[in-house]
Amino acid sequence: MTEEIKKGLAGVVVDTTAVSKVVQETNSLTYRGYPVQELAAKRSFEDVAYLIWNGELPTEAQLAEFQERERSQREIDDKLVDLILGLPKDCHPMHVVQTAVAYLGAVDPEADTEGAEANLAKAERLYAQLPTIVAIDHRRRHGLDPVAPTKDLGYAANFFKMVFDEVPAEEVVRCFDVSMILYAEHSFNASTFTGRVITSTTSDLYSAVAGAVGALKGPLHGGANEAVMAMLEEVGTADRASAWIDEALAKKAKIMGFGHRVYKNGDSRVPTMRKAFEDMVAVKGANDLLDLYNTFEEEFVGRKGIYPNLDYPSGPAYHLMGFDTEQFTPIFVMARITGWTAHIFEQQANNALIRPLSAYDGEDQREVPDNRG
Ligand SMILES: CC(=O)SCCNC(=O)CCNC(=O)[C@H](O)C(C)(C)COP(=O)(O)OP(=O)(O)OC[C@H]1O[C@@H](n2cnc3c(N)ncnc32)[C@H](O)[C@@H]1OP(=O)(O)O
Ligand SMILES: O=C([O-])CC(=O)C(=O)O
Repeated sequence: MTEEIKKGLAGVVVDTTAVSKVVQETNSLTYRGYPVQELAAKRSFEDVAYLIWNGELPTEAQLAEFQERERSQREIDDKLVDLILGLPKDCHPMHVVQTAVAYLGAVDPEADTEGAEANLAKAERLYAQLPTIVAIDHRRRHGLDPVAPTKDLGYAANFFKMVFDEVPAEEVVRCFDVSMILYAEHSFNASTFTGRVITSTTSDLYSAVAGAVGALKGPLHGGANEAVMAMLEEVGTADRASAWIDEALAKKAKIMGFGHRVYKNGDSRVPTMRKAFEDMVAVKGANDLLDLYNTFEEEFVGRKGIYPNLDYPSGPAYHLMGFDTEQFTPIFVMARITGWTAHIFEQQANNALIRPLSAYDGEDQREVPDNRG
């Protein structure tokens, strides 16, 4: 029998979802029906998190209640702080995040409790606590003590405060918030699908999220925002971009931050994130980096006709915000926890075990020899 192999599940429609719609033909993206660019222009990440989980934008009162729940759950327990502080200083921050998520599952007596309400509570707690985890990890890598969360600051401002012990200018906080909105959700991407596969076995939400973190770490997926910055730093200056690209392409290297499985004519989120990056350039006076960014893009698109994805502008934007390069993908986790868990809820509500088939191309059946020889 010859089966048609759909390598990488490319083009395969696996299930339905009401969380977001990625339209290949028009390069557009909506969350629960709202265009992501409009959400980025008019709303905060907190509004968008609420929308992704509840299907509708919050009223003032609903938002206030939601924010209060997030603010009151930011603290993590001392044992988790000690666990993070005890990890090797040079381990990847995504391993720290994954370890912390697994820990939170281990200590939650409700980890295996089923039901929409119990699972939404777990998701909201992860959303509230991931920034604290990422910030403590940043500070320990710099030999600094943790900064406790501040209840009277919004989500984004509090994160900056916990990382840098100060809140930057409003424009910087806003650029960060925009990036969180754009990173929040993207249909059946590899990490979300990983979360859905794990959920399909009726495993718990923490296990699904820990698996999704692992999938996001890879440079072909979320790890690309980190890889973009490393690449731009290696290229160094705009005048070196052309030769660098030629050399990389001659080695058949993938150029980080370009290309996408779904969008073939440009990622719907890039114009908005590019604008946020330009705003950061204006704040920091980093025109050399903008010059390199533009030249590199022009040279690469000119050669290959492959366009930037969201990780191309977000990497250098996070750099200008002052974050360590290795911290970029954990920041992606802080946003994507909303989308992942919304998909986990959908999978739980209408489950079928995800278990595809394979076409065997190994040895024909043979007899086990009597001796080792
Ligand atoms: C938030 C996100 O996760 S967005 C994605 C972030 N990832 C990256 O930026 C990593 C770099 N990009 C890539 O590796 C790819 O574009 C992917 C993995 C994102 C998408 O890959 P696919 O849909 O499988 O596309 P595929 O790999 O089949 O590419 C088609 C062709 O374009 C080429 N191509 C695609 N992206 C790139 C790239 N970034 N650099 C060089 N060539 C590329 C491939 O080599 C392939 O060429 P070929 O037909 O001559 O073999
Ligand atoms: O959709 C994808 O394959 C990757 C992506 O852009 C995302 O997860 O945001």
